[in-house]
Amino acid sequence: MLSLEELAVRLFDAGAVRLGDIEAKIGRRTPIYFDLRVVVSHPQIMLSVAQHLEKLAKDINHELLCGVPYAALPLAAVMSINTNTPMIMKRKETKMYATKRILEGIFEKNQKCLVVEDVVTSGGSLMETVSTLRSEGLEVTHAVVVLDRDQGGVSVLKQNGIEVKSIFSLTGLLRILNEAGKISDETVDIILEHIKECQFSNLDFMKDNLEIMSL
Ligand SMILES: O=c1ccn([C@@H]2O[C@H](COP(=O)(O)O)[C@@H](O)[C@H]2O)c(=O)[nH]1
Repeated sequence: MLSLEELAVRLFDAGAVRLGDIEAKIGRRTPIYFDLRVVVSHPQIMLSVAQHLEKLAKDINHELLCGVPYAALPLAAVMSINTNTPMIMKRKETKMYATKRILEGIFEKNQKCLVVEDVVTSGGSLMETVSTLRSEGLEVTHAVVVLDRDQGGVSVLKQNGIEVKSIFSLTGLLRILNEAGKISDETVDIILEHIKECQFSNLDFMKDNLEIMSL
């Protein structure tokens, strides 16, 4: 398994860290965007990311894994194979024919499901998946993620009964990349300023999409 420092640099070199004035979700702009979808083209990096997530998952009691679609699906699949833990998949939309399912795979009510996610900003995407899993009768109390962007999403998720463990925090990742000479001091300052100004404290902006917010 790569060290955290090696992994950060390998992700940067693979193009997973984009810098500039980038349009993010729902029209927001950001000076840094993480595209962890690129790891599917780099099997060794994907394996190492999955191994770090497995390390975080070790002390969490769970019987199933579920990746937030789509970016976390391959990561959850690698974790599932490595740890021999069954996986379920959430569809973006309910299938309209045959099984009419929102969750694919075999599960039973009250099973403990660990959620896998690539990036947490507001926590909205992760919460949407948690909401579906809970509405199908699964117990969801934890998530493992590659990157916490330090924008408040982890606290919002905690308020909704989800403990998040992450491989990287944005601040920690910036420090590693700065020390490795990949990101300048000036860019680090711009990003940290943006993160301070763009914080989330609740999921009110997406409540209409969430069927179940309670435990
Ligand atoms: O740098 C980023 C930021 C976000 N994403 C994608 O968005 C969601 C996380 O945002 P929330 O506001 O927490 O819903 C996540 O599913 C990422 O896939 C990203 O890829 N890169």
